[in-house]
Amino acid sequence: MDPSSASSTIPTVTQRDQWMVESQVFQIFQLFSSIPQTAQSLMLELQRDNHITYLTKSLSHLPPSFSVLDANRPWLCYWIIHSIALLGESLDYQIQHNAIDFLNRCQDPNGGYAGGPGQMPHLATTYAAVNALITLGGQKALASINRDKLYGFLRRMKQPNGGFRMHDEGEIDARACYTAISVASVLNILDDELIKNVGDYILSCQTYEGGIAGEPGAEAHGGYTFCGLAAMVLIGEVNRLDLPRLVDWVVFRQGKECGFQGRTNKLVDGCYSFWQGGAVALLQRLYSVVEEQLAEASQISPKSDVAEEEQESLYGTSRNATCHFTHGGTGEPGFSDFKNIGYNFINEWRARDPLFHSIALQQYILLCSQEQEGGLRDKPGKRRDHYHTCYCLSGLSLCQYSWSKNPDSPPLPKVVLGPYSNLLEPIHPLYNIVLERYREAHEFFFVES
Ligand SMILES: CC(C)=CCC/C(C)=C/CC/C(C)=C/COP(=O)(O)OP(=O)(O)O
Ligand SMILES: [Zn+2]
Repeated sequence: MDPSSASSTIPTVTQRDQWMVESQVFQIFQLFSSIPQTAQSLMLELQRDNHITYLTKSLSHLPPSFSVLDANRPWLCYWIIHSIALLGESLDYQIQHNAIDFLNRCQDPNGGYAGGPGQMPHLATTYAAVNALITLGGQKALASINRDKLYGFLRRMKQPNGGFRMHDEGEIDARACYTAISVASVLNILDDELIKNVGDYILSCQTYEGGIAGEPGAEAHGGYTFCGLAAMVLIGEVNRLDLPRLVDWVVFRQGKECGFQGRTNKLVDGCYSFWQGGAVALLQRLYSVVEEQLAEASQISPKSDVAEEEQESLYGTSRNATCHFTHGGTGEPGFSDFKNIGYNFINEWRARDPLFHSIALQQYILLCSQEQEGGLRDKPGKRRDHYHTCYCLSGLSLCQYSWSKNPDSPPLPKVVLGPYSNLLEPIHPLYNIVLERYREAHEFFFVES
């Protein structure tokens, strides 16, 4: 699926499709369990060098302007540059220079980034370009982002119902809310005007299943669930969602193939290692709010040992619907500083045990999604691509750090499947940016400017 074009099709998965995928995956697992341990270690090895070769080759040959991928080039930049950063590799100076220059040519004179030079600015490619530039890092890349104009573009996309349009006259959905709020948050241009009624819009997308849909009345989907949940965290209104129901929906999307599916009755796919895995990673850190909601529902006092005040400052409180941290509900200015939510979220790491099977997911990614020659894919039988490489690696990183209580302490070897050399760089789960690059950008946009 392509995140820049977003209509949800009616599920067409048959029992036969499901059996085919299951049997392919189980054959791989069976082969794996029948071979000696040394051969198993080889099968579980992350083919780091081959992934780097696949990715760097593609970056130096971005599709020319007539290509069908024309409107996707900032995405390609992000998927590739982020994957390389996850793998702990740095880019050649000339390639970095070319990428900054290309993204700058995609920047619209009135703000935002388009899919290619001279095209119409779009929220999805704006998110991709901003994340790519932050990942490239350094003064030249960060200073190339025209934040004043970008703010104007975000305001132009803002809708009275609280949502955002993807582009002028474009669709309004949960993806647009996330991409707008994510870039505003990371660039320190988030304000009450942008936040206004976003929470109401996203709340109206949470479905009876518990997951979040692209728009009100549609089907819950992993991609939109990540977007809706992350946006709600970033605006300080996550407590307004029905979190226990959300946890319930997302954890049941991890199937017997060990990977995640995007929605009920659909096939497992490596990219949901991030979209669903990311949502579970966020929920893991929000668990005290989940417990609070559960306790409220059953009138039992919460089990959480986290100080109540600390919780309120980050996530609001679920005890009243228009709590002091809820923007848009009361119209009162928030007491808490929503601008620092992204930063505090990562620093106040108090992880519970993961809410999903992180070793099983690593097994799916390494054995079923990984191509030995480099690149990662949706599932066995599919071809590698940059989108799946990016989101499989992002999901793998989330798994590896899912047991860590502290973002700066390396994971124990037993939670990293395969050799310890498989370890990737940690990411900021709200933005999907490598943590170290996020920190540099935070310093640049919050401290220095
Ligand atoms: C930041 C950003 C732009 C996020 C995008 C989020 C995202 C992945 C949304 C999903 C969109 C969608 C309609 C998928 C269904 O595809 P499908 O029917 O091909 O796949 P499925 O069978 O797995 O549901
Ligand atoms: Zn996919």
